[in-house]
Amino acid sequence: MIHLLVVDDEKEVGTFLSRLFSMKGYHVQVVNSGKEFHQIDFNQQRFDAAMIDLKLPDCDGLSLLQYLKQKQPLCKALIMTGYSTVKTAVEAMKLGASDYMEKPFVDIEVLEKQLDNLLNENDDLNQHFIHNLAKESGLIVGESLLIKELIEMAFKVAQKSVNVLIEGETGSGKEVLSRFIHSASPRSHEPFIGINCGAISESLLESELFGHEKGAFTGATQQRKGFFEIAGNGTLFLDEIADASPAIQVKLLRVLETREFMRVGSSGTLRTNARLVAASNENLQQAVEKNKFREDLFYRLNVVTLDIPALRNRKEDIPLLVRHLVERTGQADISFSNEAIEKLQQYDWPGNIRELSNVIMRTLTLADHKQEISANDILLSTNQVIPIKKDPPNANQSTENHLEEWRKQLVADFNEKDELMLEEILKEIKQLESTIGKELVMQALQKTYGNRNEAAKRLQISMRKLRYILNEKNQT
Ligand SMILES: Nc1ncnc2c1ncn2[C@@H]1O[C@H](COP(=O)(O)OP(=O)(O)OP(=O)(O)O)[C@@H](O)[C@H]1O
Repeated sequence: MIHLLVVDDEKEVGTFLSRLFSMKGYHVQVVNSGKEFHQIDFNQQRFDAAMIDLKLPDCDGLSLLQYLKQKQPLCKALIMTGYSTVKTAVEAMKLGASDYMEKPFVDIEVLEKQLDNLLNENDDLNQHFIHNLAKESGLIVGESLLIKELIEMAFKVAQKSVNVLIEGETGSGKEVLSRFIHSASPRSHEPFIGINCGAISESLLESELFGHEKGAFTGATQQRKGFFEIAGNGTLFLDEIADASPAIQVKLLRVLETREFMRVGSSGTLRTNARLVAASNENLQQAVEKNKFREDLFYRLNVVTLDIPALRNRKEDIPLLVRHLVERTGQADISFSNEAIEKLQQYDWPGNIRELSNVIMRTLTLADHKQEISANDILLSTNQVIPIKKDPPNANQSTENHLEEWRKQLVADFNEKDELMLEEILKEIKQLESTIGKELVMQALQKTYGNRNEAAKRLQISMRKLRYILNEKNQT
């Protein structure tokens, strides 16, 4: 028989839950205060599940939860909370609660199902399911306890409609985690839309987020839907939220408070049901203290905060990540020697998994189909040239800069020198061809995660030509 403990100071709630679950054949014990809770002899009485209200007159539900989990770790705890205490309920999940439910109970069937699911859940099976789902979203869970707990927490909050704030250093996996939250949520069949708030101007960001009417500004030749509209019932991922301007922050706050927004140039309001996941490299709490970020918006966004650990704090995950990153390039038959892995584990990874991914790609590219990568093949010392930030815009920019510098030099030579040294200019042109060629190949490899076939296809050149360009690189 299932033994259920209900802790709630509202007598009617206790009576209702007692009736509901007794009818299902459970043995239900109800207590109405912390004092009554502590009168239970937990050494004698075993509970399979407990439903605990967070707010009790004589104590805090969290402390009861901690006590119960310490005495009976296998007992599944379900937190009961009002809307205003959802954030604390999420904290409770970090302390061992399996789930939470909001009061007043709207749908009794959902409530019954939630408890049934908890009682029937097999922890091993569940973990297996979560890890597989994560892998499908491109997220390797790894061995470290820190990350395992984080992913399980992310999975649980994915089921709710609360806003999530993801914090972590650059390249630590904030975007992949947000995609996982979307895939694990009941919204997984709806769109996932991501936008980087730091990458575009304020006016463009406003129009991207909220859309615009025809004629709203110069160049607005057509009406356009914004991301809040396109996301519909799906997930909107706001990356680098700390970089959103004060004006955009006000507009976001309004949407979060009212769920309403207006297209630029329109006075009609539209409603959104999208779930917001925001991410930041910067500690948002500190940004609030520096008056760089609105406090009210911060509280709206961080109902749940997920902190992704830096790669240097989870080095035990490097072997699994390396395997995943190698497979991602389509070269699963290549392995890394133990010494090579050790070398990777000794490094501090300021650019986190993105930097690791770049190093792996670079190593595989230069090792040219070697079956086993040795420590010597890994070029960490050149990491200054490995772009840590998202590369495509930077890479394009670097090609443009190159061309521009070269053009300036050539014009200066034409104007300053009396005699034109054609031989030298032709040599420089050859040099430029090779530099730009290499840069474009490296960009294509970056975009295709090092997959040479795919890169050659995108550049519309043969594999032989691609190898030729890369081999030239080896010689320089
Ligand atoms: N747990 C993981 N498993 C596998 N790959 C990962 C994991 N975390 C991150 N990556 C890979 O690392 C790279 C960077 O990840 P992502 O873009 O999610 O980082 P980010 O924290 O959002 O970066 P930024 O701060 O620059 O926005 C991507 O190629 C991603 O696929």
